[in-house]
Formats: sequence, structure tokens, C-alpha cells
Amino acid sequence: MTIGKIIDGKAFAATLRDTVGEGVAGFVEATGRKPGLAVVLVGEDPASSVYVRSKGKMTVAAGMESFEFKRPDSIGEEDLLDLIEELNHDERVDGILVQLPLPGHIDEAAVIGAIDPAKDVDGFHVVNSGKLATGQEALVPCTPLGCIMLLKDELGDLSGLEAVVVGRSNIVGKPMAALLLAESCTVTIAHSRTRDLASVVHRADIVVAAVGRAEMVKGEWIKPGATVIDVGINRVADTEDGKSRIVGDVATAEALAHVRAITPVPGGVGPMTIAVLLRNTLVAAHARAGLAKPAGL
Ligand SMILES: NC(=O)C1=CN([C@@H]2O[C@H](COP(=O)(O)OP(=O)(O)OC[C@H]3O[C@@H](n4cnc5c(N)ncnc54)[C@H](OP(=O)(O)O)[C@@H]3O)[C@@H](O)[C@H]2O)C=CC1
Ligand SMILES: Nc1nc(=O)c2c([nH]1)NC[C@@H]1CN(c3ccc(C(=O)N[C@@H](CCC(=O)O)C(=O)O)cc3)C=[N+]21
Repeated sequence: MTIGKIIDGKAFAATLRDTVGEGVAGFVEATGRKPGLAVVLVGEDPASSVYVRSKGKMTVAAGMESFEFKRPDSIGEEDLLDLIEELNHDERVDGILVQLPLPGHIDEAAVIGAIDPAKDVDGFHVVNSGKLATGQEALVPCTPLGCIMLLKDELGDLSGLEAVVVGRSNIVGKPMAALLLAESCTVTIAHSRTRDLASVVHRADIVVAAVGRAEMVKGEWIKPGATVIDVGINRVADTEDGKSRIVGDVATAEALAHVRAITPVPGGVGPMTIAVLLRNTLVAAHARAGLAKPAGL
């Protein structure tokens, strides 16, 4: 039995961050200032805090300015909207990321809608999702764009391939489907109401799993030779040592016997998300400064 390739997202992301770093140097030379990324974190979720801290470190390592804003769970929507308005007008800030999910009493759509679309480095604002859907130049959500980069690196031209995206969230599934369509794939979006998910997945040359259910996609669902992108980040208890570890939405060990290539968790899509965030910040900085998009991005 042949074994598929494990796609090294961590290494690809490191290369992308280096390219971004070179672009940052050019930007600093041209403008005399660093690109700036503002990250807003509401509440005390420890996983989010770790993630925000590592984003901050990588932002600085790429030569950019990192601004972090922590606010308590109890913050009112008006106060959060005021903060965003302030960041919209702050000339040092090229990118604004509001860590999701937000506490239940805050309207996420209203907060995302308050971000200046030119600084919306998550690509979640309807102006950017609308541009993506209609084929206009946009800031594109980091996770799906990272997935496309890995797929093109592995497969080259994607046109005509059957792609199945499992999950239809606004932050992963839907923009992922839009990007695959823009690459001329034949795209199916599956979700919790999909009947016979196994056979839908079995059609695919490209499977993107973005569900949030540990190892839900089984190895035998995968068409032989398909390429699988596993977006899921699921924390599970490890019975052997009592600690927890993270696994994806795909049963990777099983799938390896069927796939051409597959992304691991950790070390696959996750690191790409952060690298693309830095890329989007640099792209936003250039656009705001009236400069052409830097080479290689
Ligand atoms: N690696 C990274 O950088 C990132 C990873 N993630 C991870 O990706 C995963 C998905 O995230 P996100 O899109 O935000 O999640 P959401 O919970 O917003 O969406 C999950 C989607 O999966 C669908 N779904 C749920 N159960 C099933 C099922 N049994 N069969 C088929 N579809 C199902 C839901 O369908 P329905 O719409 O019908 O409810 C929904 O569309 C999570 O594990 C998250 O942690 C997220 C962002 C970035
Ligand atoms: N506005 C907003 N934008 C986001 O992009 C966003 C968000 N909110 N909320 C949470 C999700 C989740 N997300 C991840 C990014 C990187 C890793 C990552 O780097 N994971 C590593 C390590 C994971 C670990 O060890 O815990 C890996 O997969 O190898 C994971 C998850 C971005 N998100």
C-alpha cells in the first residue's frame, strides 16, 4: 500500500513569512514607517491569549509593529465599536483583527462591519466577502487563502478538479468555496444537513475539512489520490499521558493510505493562517500608502 505525502505547512509558512519580511523592508524604505497590525482580544480565553501572543511575536519578527488591545468580557458593544473607530483613524494601523468568537452579548456582524474594509486583514467585512464573491481584488480570509496556497503548491493548476468543502462558516467554508471556484474547480459545499457525506466526499479530488469535529472524516471516504486539507483544530484528551493534544477534522492515519497528500494537525493550515495574516497586513499597508503590491505576494 502506498502512503501519501504529508504537506509541511509549517515550513511553507516560514518561507512565506520570510518573503513578507523582505516586503516589509521595502515598505519601510519607501514610507519611513513600519506596517502596523492591531489585534483586539475580548475576554480571557487562555487558548485565544496564547494565539494572540504568538501572532504578536511573529508580527514583530516580520519587522512590523504589533498593537494589542485586551478588553474584559464585560465590555459593552458601544465601547468596542469606539475602539474600532479609533483604530480605523490611527495612521500607524494598517490591519485590524478582532479575535472571534466574541461574547454572546456583542453583535459580531456589527463589530466586523465597523472595521474599515481597507484595514480588514481577516477579510470578514461584507465589502471584502462581496468582492471575493464577484471576482474583484479583495482582502481574503487568511485560513482559506493559506489553504489555496498549499493546494497550488502541491497540485499546480486546480482548474476542472472536483472540490468538496465540508463546513459553510463565513470565516472558513464559504470563502474557501469562493476561492476554489475562482480557481475553476467544480465546488460542492457540504454541511450538517448534507445527506450521505461519505459519498459526497468520495467524489472529491480536493477535500477541505472545516467542521470542528475531531477526526470525523474517515480514511475510506477519501477517493484514492485525492488531496486533503484539514482545517480543524480540536483539543482532545490524551488518555496515555493525561494531557490534551490537538487533532484535525480528518482521521489522518487512516487517510494517509488513500491520499496523494494531506495537511497534518498541528503543523498544517494553522501556521499558514498566521503567515497569511502578516501577508494581508503588508498588502493592506501598500494599498493604503498608494504603493503597488510587493513582488511574490
Ligand atoms: N487552522 C486554522 O487556522 C483555523 C482553524 N479553524 C478550525 O476549523 C474548524 C471549523 O471552524 P469554523 O468554520 O469556524 O466552524 P463553525 O462551527 O463556524 O462551522 C462548522 C461547519 O461545520 C458544519 N458541520 C458541523 N457538523 C457537521 C457534520 N456532522 N457534518 C457535516 N458538517 C458539519 C456546520 O454545518 P451547519 O452550517 O449546517 O451548522 C458548519 O457549517 C474548527 O475546528 C476551528 O477550530 C478555524 C479557523 C482557523
Ligand atoms: N478574527 C479571527 N481571525 C482568525 O484567523 C481566528 C480567529 N479570529 N479566532 C480563532 C481562529 C483559530 N485560528 C488559528 C490560527 C492559527 C492556529 C495555529 O497556528 N495552530 C498551530 C498550533 C496549534 C496548537 O499547538 O495549539 C498548528 O495548527 O500547527 C490555530 C488556529 C485563527 N482564528
